[in-house]
Amino acid sequence: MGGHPEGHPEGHPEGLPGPALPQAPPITCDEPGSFARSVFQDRHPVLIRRILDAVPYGPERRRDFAALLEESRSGTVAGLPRDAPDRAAWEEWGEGRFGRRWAELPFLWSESYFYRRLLDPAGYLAAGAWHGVDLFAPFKDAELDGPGFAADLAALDELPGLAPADREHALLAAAVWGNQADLGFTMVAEAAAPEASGTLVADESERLWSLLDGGTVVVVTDNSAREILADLALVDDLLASGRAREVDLLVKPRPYYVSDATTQDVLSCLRRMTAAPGEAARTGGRLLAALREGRLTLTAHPFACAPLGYRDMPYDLRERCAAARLTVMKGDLNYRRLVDDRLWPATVPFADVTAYFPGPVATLRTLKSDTVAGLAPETVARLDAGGTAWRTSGTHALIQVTVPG
Ligand SMILES: O=P(O)(O)OC[C@H]1O[C@](O)(CO)[C@@H](O)[C@@H]1O
Repeated sequence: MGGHPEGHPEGHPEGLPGPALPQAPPITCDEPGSFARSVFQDRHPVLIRRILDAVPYGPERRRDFAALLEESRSGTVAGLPRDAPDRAAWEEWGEGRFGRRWAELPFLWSESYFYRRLLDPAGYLAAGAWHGVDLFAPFKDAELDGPGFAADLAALDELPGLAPADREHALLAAAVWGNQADLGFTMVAEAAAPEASGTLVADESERLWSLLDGGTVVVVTDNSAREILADLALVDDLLASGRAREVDLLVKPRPYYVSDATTQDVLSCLRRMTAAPGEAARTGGRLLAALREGRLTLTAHPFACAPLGYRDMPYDLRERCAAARLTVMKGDLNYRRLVDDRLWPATVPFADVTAYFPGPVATLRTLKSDTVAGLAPETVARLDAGGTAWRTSGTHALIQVTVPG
């Protein structure tokens, strides 16, 4: 597994191809009033309270959740339990970071490690009664049972009546805006449930479609329930139309960032689809057939839950993305990983920041954190003048594409 010491403000890890990165500081939680700080100080207490309300963990586990919260808000970073199955990987990914203040570390690293650490009080990895019990399942289930998911299933009935270009447009828009359905994001009331669709601050969808000419497509998924439903509907159309010969769906190997999709979550969604009437059932049936025939595959790679950017992808993933016609990155966290979660000037060319990527890559993201690249100067000026939290509120989205030279 790749890893690197304290970021790489410029240049790239030795031996990797691609031009040097321009300078930009990594985002940390040290800045008072920053979004990153509010995630640890405001969102995480709400998240842990909700977990403890939803799951009947005993007193010792509840104390351990509280201790983790305290440590991560004001303490220094402790290591993993001696017998943790992923201890060796984290020792490499976290080299030089244990024992330091959480707030001074790169936000991407500290937030990812926080989600890893949550698995310990939950007993998810250790042998015992709670082994393998998804601590976020109550939230994911509530979304699957909610009116929004039912409406999305019913909306699939509109698709067969649309002309192919309109259907593609509708499916791509659903996959972009489906990323608003992020349960971690809705942990604070003011960020909850932004309107169904807002503004695209960058739209390279024509370039994206031009790349889809029948090869293998890798889809790096984000959230379960409503977002994965939209993603699966898009994947079905890519396979059915011949725009993709094969699709490899990368999912998380374990519960992560509240609602991130695991294999189990994909299967739950497919089950809901096939149990529904109309087009939802037909789409679900085609996807199940594609899984059985190997045209659709699921991959749960450990690097999916690594605290590092995609610049540090291990060799096997790098090869997979290099061989694909297109890699589609879903959501905010994948975007942060793609651009290394730095405070770029928003107008820095997206192609420069992502030139290291081993093959064509597209990103479909609603903006829910500070980092962003590749925006036109007039767009940034207009957004900044608007006085809204456009970078973090989830009301704006983008579709960006890089084809490395
Ligand atoms: O589900 P998404 O789109 O990856 O969003 C997750 C985002 O939510 C946050 O965890 C904040 O709550 C961000 O730090 C993170 O990038």
